[in-house]
Amino acid sequence: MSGIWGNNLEISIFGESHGRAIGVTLSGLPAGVKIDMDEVLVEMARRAPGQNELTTPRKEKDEPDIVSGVLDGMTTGAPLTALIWNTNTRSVDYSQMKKLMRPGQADYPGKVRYDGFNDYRGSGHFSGRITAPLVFAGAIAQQWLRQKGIVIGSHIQSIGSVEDERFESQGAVTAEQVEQLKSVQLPVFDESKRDAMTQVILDAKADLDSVGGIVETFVLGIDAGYGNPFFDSVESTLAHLVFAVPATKGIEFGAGFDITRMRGSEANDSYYYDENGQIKTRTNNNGGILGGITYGMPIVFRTAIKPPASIEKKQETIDIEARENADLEVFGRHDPCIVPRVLPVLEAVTALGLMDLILGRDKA
Ligand SMILES: Cc1cc2nc3c(=O)[nH]c(=O)nc-3n(C[C@H](O)[C@H](O)[C@H](O)COP(=O)(O)O)c2cc1C
Ligand SMILES: C=C(O[C@@H]1CC(C(=O)O)=C[C@@H](OP(=O)(O)O)[C@H]1O)C(=O)O
Repeated sequence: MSGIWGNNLEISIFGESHGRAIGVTLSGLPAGVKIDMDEVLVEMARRAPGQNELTTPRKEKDEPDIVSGVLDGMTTGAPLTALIWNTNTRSVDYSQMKKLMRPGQADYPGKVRYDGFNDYRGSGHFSGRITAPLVFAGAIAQQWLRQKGIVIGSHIQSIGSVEDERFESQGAVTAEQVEQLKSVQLPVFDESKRDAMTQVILDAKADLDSVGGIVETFVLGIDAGYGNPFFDSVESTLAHLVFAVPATKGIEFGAGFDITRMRGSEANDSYYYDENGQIKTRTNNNGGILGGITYGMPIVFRTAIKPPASIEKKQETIDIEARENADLEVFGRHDPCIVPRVLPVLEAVTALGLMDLILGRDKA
């Protein structure tokens, strides 16, 4: 498995959902970064399981235990390692998963890839739980970025067919609005959509089913000139990390696939000087990135998140031990929708990707 990523900031994640602990080691963090643990814990709580009826009932505190790299609240410059203990595993839920392959889950390909030795309990290293260490690491990266005036936010673009307004239609979104969005479980620009989104999740759950959606992530305050083309363009870097997040099925930047229906005259983002002499563009169809490099407008992208695979509704599958067809109902503690818990994960990987690019700017 490849649990290591990064050119300038190296992130190494480890652990399994039902093992003793999961965690992360960050190497290449500059020394002297002040860590606000209260803020870290807020980010962890946004992602944590066991929040309410919209999430898996598995309850975990998700308090990172920092075992190296921090002294008196400041990074020392040595590798920073944090452990997150698994305290509420129920592996019996997975006893049939050794032979009954869940459709839509990693069971079958994981078994083939790791010659049957993969830890299938709680989906092992494939579990969405492995995003907890990413959120910890991303919270530190976000604190570093904020000192440079860079703020990352997100909202739910859609759940099922219920749509929020787009970032693009909001005018200037402020850092205060981002804080407000981070403070609620279903952050939307059009508050009237929250109840309908909640209902879509509850209806799917009542039907023993699950539902997906789209998250829109944006980066405010990023200057022009970041990104290391050819292969470490901003889009390649963010897409690489976003696709590492379990359940991601697509990503589009700016106007995304809709740009194909525009003519050049509409798609091009016209430049102008604002009243402070800053270079801006009238539209942001390119999502803040041209040639793989930022141009000083917000980075904007949307991520498609699939419905979780583990549902109680009866499905067809195979019994790989008996080598025969079988039916499957997945009982256990699962998210009826991943979207509400994935927002902080997408913000975290965005922060890690940008920090890596910014640290590497002068080297590349
Ligand atoms: C925060 C989070 C929570 C998740 N919760 C569940 C869950 O409860 N049940 C489930 O079947 N999949 C869940 N997933 C998705 C699976 O982990 C994922 O679908 C699986 O590992 C296969 O990966 P893939 O969908 O990217 O191909 C979750 C993912 C994330 C990021
Ligand atoms: C524990 C978390 O979410 C888990 C993600 C997950 C999956 O298949 O991805 C399946 C469930 O695992 P379990 O059956 O062990 O309860 C979720 O609860 C977490 O995100 O921290």
